[in-house]
Amino acid sequence: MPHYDLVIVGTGSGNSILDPRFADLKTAIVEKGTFGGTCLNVGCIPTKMFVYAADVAATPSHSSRLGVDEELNGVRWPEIRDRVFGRIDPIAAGGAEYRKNHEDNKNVDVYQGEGRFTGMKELRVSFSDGRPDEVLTADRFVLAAGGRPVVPDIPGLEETGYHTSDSIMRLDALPRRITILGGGYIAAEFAHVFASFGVDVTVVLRSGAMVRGEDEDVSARFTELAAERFDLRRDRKVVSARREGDTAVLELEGPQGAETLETDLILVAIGRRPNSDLLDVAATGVTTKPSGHVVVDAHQETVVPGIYALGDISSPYELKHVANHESRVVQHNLLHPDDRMEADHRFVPHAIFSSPQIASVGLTEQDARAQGVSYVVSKQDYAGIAYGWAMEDTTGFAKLLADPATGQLLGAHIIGPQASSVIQPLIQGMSFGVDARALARGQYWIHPAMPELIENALLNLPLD
Ligand SMILES: Cc1cc2nc3c(=O)[nH]c(=O)nc-3n(C[C@H](O)[C@H](O)[C@H](O)COP(=O)(O)OP(=O)(O)OC[C@H]3O[C@@H](n4cnc5c(N)ncnc54)[C@H](O)[C@@H]3O)c2cc1C
Ligand SMILES: NC(=O)c1ccc[n+]([C@@H]2O[C@H](COP(=O)([O-])OP(=O)(O)OC[C@H]3O[C@@H](n4cnc5c(N)ncnc54)[C@H](O)[C@@H]3O)[C@@H](O)[C@H]2O)c1
Repeated sequence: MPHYDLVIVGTGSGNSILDPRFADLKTAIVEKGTFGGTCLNVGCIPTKMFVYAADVAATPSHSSRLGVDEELNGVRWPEIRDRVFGRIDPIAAGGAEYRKNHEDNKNVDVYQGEGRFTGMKELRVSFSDGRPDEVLTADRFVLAAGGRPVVPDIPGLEETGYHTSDSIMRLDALPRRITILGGGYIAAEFAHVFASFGVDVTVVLRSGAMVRGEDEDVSARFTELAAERFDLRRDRKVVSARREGDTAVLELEGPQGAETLETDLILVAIGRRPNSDLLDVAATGVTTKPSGHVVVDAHQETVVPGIYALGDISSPYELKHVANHESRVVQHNLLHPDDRMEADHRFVPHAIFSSPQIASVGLTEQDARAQGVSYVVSKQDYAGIAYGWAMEDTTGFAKLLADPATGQLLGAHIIGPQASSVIQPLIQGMSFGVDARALARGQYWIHPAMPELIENALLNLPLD
């Protein structure tokens, strides 16, 4: 039974922990899937590469408002797909090769198998090629095993067949029609991708709105625009699924009663769950929340001393920049057990790369109301700034919430072009405690650039 100083389970953000500073330790890394994890292989990076191509394919649908008539002559799906994976797959393979064979990693054993705890700090690794299992023990573990898509319990769905974000990007050919179950991040991004490539997109929502986690005004605007582009079936329950030849048939129940929906392909996008159950973290004494997220303290340590967790297995944010931050915290704490640092989750931003884009940080207005905090709101439309005139944007806006007495920003929400970049000065202002007045007037804002949206929104705040 090999014993290690440190074992890491999962090669997403977990893979970035080991560096030359760990050279004196006997270490191992365990990975059951493709090296590099979700973000690199089936998450952030490929989706954004598809979104970029989709943004380009969609320009003819809105260029005529500028007096420019464009036509989309074709979408070569296999080339789009192969451009994405032609770049990503070698990175994953190179990452595995580096850990297995490079001089830098002489002290690292790579186990390409599935880990499952069988006792206190005891991990059994099983291999798909029939090799006998190996049992590893270690003084310290890092749980970085991520999560997986949730699949709803709909009668007939398994037999009908469906995709998740893990498989949808590798399709052989574009379908004529796609139906997406769910209305969150993945639904919003893939609906844009497939609609831009000419696929008829239906989105089935159990509620009345898409991206319901966003500020209420942002969710309402996004839903209104989505309804113009996709067949949005709101307040629907999927009762059953069946296959009729090449067609997948969904029986829905909604406000108008029963309805039948025919489609070519189903994409399930109703959330993800942590892999703590499959890893059986309870067997090593690690506790989880009802959601399945591993419980960690501010140092990212679980209730078992020496076992740390990071990223989607423990973080409710389920975002790569959070997993990366937590990985740096864990790395520091492993290297400096007597001078540990805490993770900073005060102002975690996110973006949804759809069309329009959405970006957000801090409290939504409904959060602020529910928490009973004192706040004022300002809004600035893209249509009211010079760059918005250039783009002829009529639907985007920035919405800010601030403490009326101190001017400290409480939340920022943007829907519109480049929202994911335009929001950065607000994240910075909040993180460094710069109040709205100082942020607006303590620096130049390039004229007539898009961040004038932020400058104006800050100046519009009705502070005391
Ligand atoms: C479609 C999609 C798009 C996304 N887009 C964005 C985005 O634009 N921006 C953003 O910030 N976030 C995005 N995310 C979220 C982001 O991908 C995750 O938050 C991030 O990858 C989590 O990293 P991690 O290291 O915690 O887990 P992962 O990257 O999932 O790594 C976990 C690894 O552990 C392995 N593993 C699991 N169980 C075991 C086991 N028992 N034994 C051995 N190995 C195991 C897995 O195979 C995997 O390789 C997206 C996610 C998806 C699904
Ligand atoms: N741009 C990004 O940062 C990005 C992009 C994609 C994914 N992600 C990450 O991946 C996670 C998963 O994405 P997602 O879109 O699957 O989840 P999500 O939580 O964003 O959205 C899930 C959607 O499914 C609905 N839903 C939940 N259970 C349902 C059920 N039983 N029946 C019908 N609808 C149901 C929810 O109301 C919601 O609309 C996200 O939370 C996010 O953290 C991030």
